[in-house]
Amino acid sequence: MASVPAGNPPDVHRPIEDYALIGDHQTSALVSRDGSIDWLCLPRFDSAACFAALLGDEENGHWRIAPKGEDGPCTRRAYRPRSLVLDTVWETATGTVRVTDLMPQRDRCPDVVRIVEGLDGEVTMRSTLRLRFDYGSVIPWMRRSDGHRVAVAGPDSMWLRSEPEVRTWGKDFGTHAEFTVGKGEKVAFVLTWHPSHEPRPPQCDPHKALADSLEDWQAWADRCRYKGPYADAVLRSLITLKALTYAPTGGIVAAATTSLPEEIGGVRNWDYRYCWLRDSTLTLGVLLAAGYHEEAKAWRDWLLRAVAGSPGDLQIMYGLAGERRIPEYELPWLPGYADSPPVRIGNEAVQQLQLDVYGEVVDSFMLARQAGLPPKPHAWQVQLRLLEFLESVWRQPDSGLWEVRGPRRHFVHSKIMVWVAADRTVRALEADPRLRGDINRWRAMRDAVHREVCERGYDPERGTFTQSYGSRELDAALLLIPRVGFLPPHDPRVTGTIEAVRKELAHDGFLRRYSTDDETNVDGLPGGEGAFLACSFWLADALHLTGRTQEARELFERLVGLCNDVGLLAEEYDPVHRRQLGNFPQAFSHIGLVGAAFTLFGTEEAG
Ligand SMILES: OC[C@H]1O[C@H](O[C@H]2O[C@H](CO)[C@@H](O)[C@H](O)[C@H]2O)[C@H](O)[C@@H](O)[C@@H]1O
Repeated sequence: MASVPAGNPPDVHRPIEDYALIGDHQTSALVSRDGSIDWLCLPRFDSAACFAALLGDEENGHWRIAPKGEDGPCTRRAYRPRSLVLDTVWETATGTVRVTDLMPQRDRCPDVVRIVEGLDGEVTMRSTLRLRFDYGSVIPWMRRSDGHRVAVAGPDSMWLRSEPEVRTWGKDFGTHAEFTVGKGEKVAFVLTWHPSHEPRPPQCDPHKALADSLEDWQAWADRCRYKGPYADAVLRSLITLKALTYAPTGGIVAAATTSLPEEIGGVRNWDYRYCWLRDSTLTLGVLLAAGYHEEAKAWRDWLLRAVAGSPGDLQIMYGLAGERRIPEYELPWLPGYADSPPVRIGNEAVQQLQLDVYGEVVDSFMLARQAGLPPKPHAWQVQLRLLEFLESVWRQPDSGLWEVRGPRRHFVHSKIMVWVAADRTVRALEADPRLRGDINRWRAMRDAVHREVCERGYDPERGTFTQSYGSRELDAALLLIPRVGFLPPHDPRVTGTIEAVRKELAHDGFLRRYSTDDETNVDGLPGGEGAFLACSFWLADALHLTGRTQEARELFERLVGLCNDVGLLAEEYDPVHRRQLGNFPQAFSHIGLVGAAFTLFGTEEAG
């Protein structure tokens, strides 16, 4: 099996699963088990990073607070219940200390708050801050102002503020501090970004910020409607999806990072800090299922703004505010996570034709209507324009949902999602006589697509749908056939496909999305990748829908077991080295977890 990573990965970076996420609904940071913030982009998710050690080393920017002399990981860590506030605890020879990390809800400027508290005995702590703007490449000038530290370089400025008794000093292009905390004593740091041409940012009260943040998150978590088994894992996934949402516009990023590799040492490293229509519509589905209508409405409105214009100009992804240009380029000065270059910014897939996206968007309009979101008068007009465009292009090959960089093909999943777009339009017209549209036209399109897929996308000899017309390759996305209603779950063509996909793409029970073997090279990329977590959740889903409930539950449990200690999942998993791979945390994986939980347990135990 060529595509599962082989050999020993170089052990130069902290494992991806060593990180926890904090964020302020506009950007986020990754905090390692040893107390170091190694990734932070400011002021937005897709801005340049000021801490990029994740993709290089400490000289590319990081901020570590930990007991002096302790180089290793903490003793334990956890999020405060139902929140995105992280506690990291060290038990040392002299005492126990906790560092609480958060990014408060943004007022004017983004802040990172770190509160150190002595829990027992006395512990001497060390803070080492290395600010490097523009993805780890620019060392700012540092100066003192009223006892605080100010960093400036080009458009960026940062203020480091702490209690007056904490002495900071500069050395080797870093800002250092050392202090001792006894039981019950607290020392707080606040790092604030602001545009360098603007006046100094307001000072945030770290202790109030902590209390407010806990209250906000817990109030949000209380609205969760899921009450079934694995409720903690489901809630953590929903919190993560909320944290990946850019509050000012409602856009949802696919992940918090760029270029975490899908194979250690490989080149499958992509920038996920943008809004994919596919990933976001699927997020909308699980948010609605869990009762989060406000977020779903914000995203639906974002979508309607983003897609405005000619339907032929619809993109498969946009920037956080709906920006259309996301040029892809590499950062040669960063060696990449565990020496996996290149580090890429932007994403060339923005220019691809991916037919499935139309189906996902139209399906999300239906979900929104069914959930009773206040209707947007022009949403139906947008839907009809999209359908008209799709009618003119659906017979063309495309790049598929996996965004292959090889030649376009007639991907079966793409055509199935074209069927979804036509089907949902027919169903809307049937259900609501106030909607205007040519129902016969969309019925004819729906039936034509169905016929063609069943004729050209199904291999009767092997009893399975195939990845593309006439191909022998399979694709885990075919598992979605019963979920979207293209065929009923017990149709032999569906059960045959599930079996075939499982046989060919399973590794250690988890699923690869397709084969990356050299002979086929469908995606046009060298090397392989790990098991794709969203697809593995789809397998649990498909097993359940076809009546194999026990197997579905066992697989779901194993998948939940892959979450790191704070409940987070990357895009992929390497079953050989038992580690997470790819961008982190990834919405797709968490959508898979929540979606499968609703499918497996929603009707019986969920509230
Ligand atoms: O495999 C090549 C492609 O990989 C990335 O796409 C993947 O991530 C997207 C965001 O989560 C997801 O929507 C897509 O289905 C995945 O295949 C990458 O972003 C692409 O540029 C790349 O061609």
